Amino acid sequence: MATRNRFKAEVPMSELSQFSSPSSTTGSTNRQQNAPSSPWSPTFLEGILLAIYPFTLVLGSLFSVLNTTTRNTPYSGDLQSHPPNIAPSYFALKSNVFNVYFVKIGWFWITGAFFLFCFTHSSLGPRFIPTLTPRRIRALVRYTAVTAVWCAVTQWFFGPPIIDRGFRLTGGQCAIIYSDDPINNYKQNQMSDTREIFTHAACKVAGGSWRGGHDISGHVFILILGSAMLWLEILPDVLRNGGLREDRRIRMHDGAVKTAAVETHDEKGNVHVPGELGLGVRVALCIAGLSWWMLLMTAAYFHTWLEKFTGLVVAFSVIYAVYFVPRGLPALRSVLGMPGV
Ligand SMILES: CCCCCCCCCCCCCCCC(=O)SCCNC(=O)CCNC(=O)[C@H](O)C(C)(C)COP(=O)(O)O
Ligand SMILES: Nc1ncnc2c1ncn2[C@@H]1O[C@H](COP(=O)(O)O)[C@@H](OP(=O)(O)O)[C@H]1O
Repeated sequence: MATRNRFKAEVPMSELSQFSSPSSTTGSTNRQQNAPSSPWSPTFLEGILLAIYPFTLVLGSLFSVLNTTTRNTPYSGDLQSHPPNIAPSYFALKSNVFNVYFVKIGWFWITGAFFLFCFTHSSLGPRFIPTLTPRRIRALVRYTAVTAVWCAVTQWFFGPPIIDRGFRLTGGQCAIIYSDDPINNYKQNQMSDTREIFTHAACKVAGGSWRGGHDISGHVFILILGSAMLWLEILPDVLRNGGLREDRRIRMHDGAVKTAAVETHDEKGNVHVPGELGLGVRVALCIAGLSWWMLLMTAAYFHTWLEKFTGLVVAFSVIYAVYFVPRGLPALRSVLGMPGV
């Protein structure tokens, strides 16, 4: 096992085609057919990988309509969930353990998995030694770019995060929910002028409800963004499939469009194919798998179709900007690089 972990195979370019076709074993002819001709398009295999996300949202949303128990359980727009006392499933509770300890601190787990992979997988540098190789630096730059957008969308964007700004811009505001207790109501009025509350978090603290606007699903956004980043970082380094490596198209400085093979093979024409999984990849696969499950649960029990759809669109836009746009823009590629290159 230890031998396998240290092994790094070199496969000549001429032999690579047998590993490379996503849908057949007949080598380079089919590989060319499945490869996109434009640097702006994902490969066939990347397309399939990314299609899992909208498919999951549709699956979960259909479940909520077709499952009799879920369909017949009242849904509260104010809570953005089914009332907890009549929740149709454990996973329909906001207090479920995976929500509280996984999604609510989701970027912590994604970050941990990313760093573990980055510093323990031999394709990026010496294992368990924190030296900064060019591949590690480019991976960290991509992580920083994605993290900056995650932060702007969900945490802080020169004030309220983009999700909360979007909610206010579409007519939403914080509405105080009054109870039967007049003293409590008086205190709530004293505590806050709700028109001055611009974030969802502050609204909850003031005992209010975020009402009226379009609330992009933060859960859908973070679960897709984090797990897609892990997939796109890790798979090109551990799978030999050309659909994730050599079949990717890139535009060169002279405008010519070539396959990523021009950057993945060395001066002898060999491609270094990693021969290990390792702890980092295993942990990342667990995090990405759990993210998929929680995405399905969010789709089944929370939010409207439109709010889930906009969460998907925002997450996909970030993924496209960081992982696909550099293929067509050499200057950006020299900063962000490409996974597996
Ligand atoms: C040589 C060996 C090296 C080994 C390297 C291992 C290194 C591990 C390092 C681990 C460091 C982790 C540092 C993480 C820093 C963080 O990101 S902490 C942030 C945690 N916070 C979150 O994740 C918040 C996530 N939540 C949200 O974005 C939103 O709450 C929401 C879920 C999108 C929606 O919120 P609602 O309130 O439900 O609307
Ligand atoms: N899979 C899931 N499990 C539990 N709660 C979820 C969930 N998906 C969304 N929610 C809850 O639904 C609300 C809206 O989520 P979001 O906008 O982040 O997608 C949040 O409630 P709270 O903010 O009251 O915790 C969130 O915790």
